[in-house]
Amino acid sequence: MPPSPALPLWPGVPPHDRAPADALVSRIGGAVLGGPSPPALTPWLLQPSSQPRPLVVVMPGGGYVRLSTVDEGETVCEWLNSIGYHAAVLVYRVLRLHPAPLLDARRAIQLVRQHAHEWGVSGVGVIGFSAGGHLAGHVALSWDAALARRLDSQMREEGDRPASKLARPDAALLAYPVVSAHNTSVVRAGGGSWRCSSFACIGPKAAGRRAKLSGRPSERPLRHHGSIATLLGWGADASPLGNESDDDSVVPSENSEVLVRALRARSFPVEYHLFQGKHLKHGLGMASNLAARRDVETGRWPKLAEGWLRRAAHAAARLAYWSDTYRAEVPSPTVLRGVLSAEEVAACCALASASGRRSEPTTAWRTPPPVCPALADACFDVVYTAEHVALFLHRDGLFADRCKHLLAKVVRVMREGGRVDPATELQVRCVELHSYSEGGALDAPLHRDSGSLLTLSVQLCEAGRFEGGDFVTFREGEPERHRLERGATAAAAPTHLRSLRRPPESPRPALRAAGDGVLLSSMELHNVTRVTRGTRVSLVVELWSEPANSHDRFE
Ligand SMILES: O=C(O)CCC(=O)C(=O)O
Ligand SMILES: [Fe+2]
Repeated sequence: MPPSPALPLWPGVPPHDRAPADALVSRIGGAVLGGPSPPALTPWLLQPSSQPRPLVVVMPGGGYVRLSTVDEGETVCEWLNSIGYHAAVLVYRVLRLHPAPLLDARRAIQLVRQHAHEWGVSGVGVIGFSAGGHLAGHVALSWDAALARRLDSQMREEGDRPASKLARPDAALLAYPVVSAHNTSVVRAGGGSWRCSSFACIGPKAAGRRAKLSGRPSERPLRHHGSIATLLGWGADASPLGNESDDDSVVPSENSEVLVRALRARSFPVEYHLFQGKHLKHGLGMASNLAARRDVETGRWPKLAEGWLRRAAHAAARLAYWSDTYRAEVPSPTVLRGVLSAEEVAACCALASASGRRSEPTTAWRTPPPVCPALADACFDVVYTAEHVALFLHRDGLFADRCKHLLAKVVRVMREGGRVDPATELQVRCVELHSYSEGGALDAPLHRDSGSLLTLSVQLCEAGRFEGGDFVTFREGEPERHRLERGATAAAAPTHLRSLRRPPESPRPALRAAGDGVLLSSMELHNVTRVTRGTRVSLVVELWSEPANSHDRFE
């Protein structure tokens, strides 16, 4: 689609619009390039379709003195449209001191999120080239920079709607990015015998992860906290870029390598490709010039990027609902062994029996359907189907009252497993006991625990009490069964995390009691497969950022 009219980013004068001193401008060559254009976003939207799609904000390069808006802007949008994504070119401020461009990038993402419904946008990615790669990395890794937050909150007070939107992208693709602002060669004019081009893709779980700034940014030189490398915790004097004085290179691929090493060291999901070929040069863009196209190796990058974007978009869709208040790494669904001891399992079951509840018409159904004879003895508040019922143990503070220590332990385990930032307040939304008799299942393709942040499902059944009834999550659309070993003994099962996705290290001994759990982001789609024999009982705990709940799950 041809582009829509450009949207100005700011209602009036942009914040932090300070230009560098003339001496610096002439040194970096800006004087001959004229003043910067006002910051704006030009959307390239696909025809509205029934399915919302991700939008990728394109950040052209140009050494922060100019913008390569055709080769690293419009052409990229055309390509993104051709592979099924909305796109938008960002004109960010150049010849302006940090953090002006960063604020522009944040604002662009907020504007996209503000128009998400109208434009049919499901998530926001960024792709940046060279200096634009620096900016894309910066906005992905420093989204909660104190300054930006302060500006957002000021603007929110003034009733500015975009400022209330999340400013971090869901994923970032950096093409031959500048990583260190220490590197003075980044502002030198290019040319020479450039032979490499590098690409780093930061996955949706990394984008937005809180970057660690060491020391107060205000006390540091501008170029220091303008470095992505610094955001990842390097000190000013320990710039990891080695050979920066190579006259032939504009942005050495070492920039990407350094970034990728740092991201990997911190377990960020990241993919990296380094291309080498005789037609490669800095500013490759879509590799659409003839010489580059003849270079088979180079021409592969858009295909690789397409595959990565598809994977990132899928993962981002699952995270799209995550609240800004949850500042933690979202865990993959993870099996926690022996969350509850045999005694604790028994305590939960005893509390459930003592509660003696039966479904009340105010819950899921006005008139609850009949319950199958196999569940005749079960206590419940909700009847989902004749073979699946649930009891609210959190109701009226029952569980918090009677099982105080147990609840505190479960919350601690969930926070640790979910790597929740200690400053983030989370409360218990529900503690539910679910019973599934033969034929019972949670079979709802779009089921997720909307509104909650972390969900834990602990198995309360002893070995051999049932078959089927696996807890299932989905990876790239494929169901993944979490085979909880039916009953780890309390003694044999250390409370350590073990991701299901790793192959089992060794066969486990025969186990007797119960208490293994699956911890997941509540926005992760999940189901329970049909129980084929016996009764499955689980304890489901959800944490959210609202006050602790002592009512129904459905109010
Ligand atoms: O029974 C379970 O393990 C899961 C139940 C569940 O996902 C829910 O009630 O939202
Ligand atoms: Fe659920």
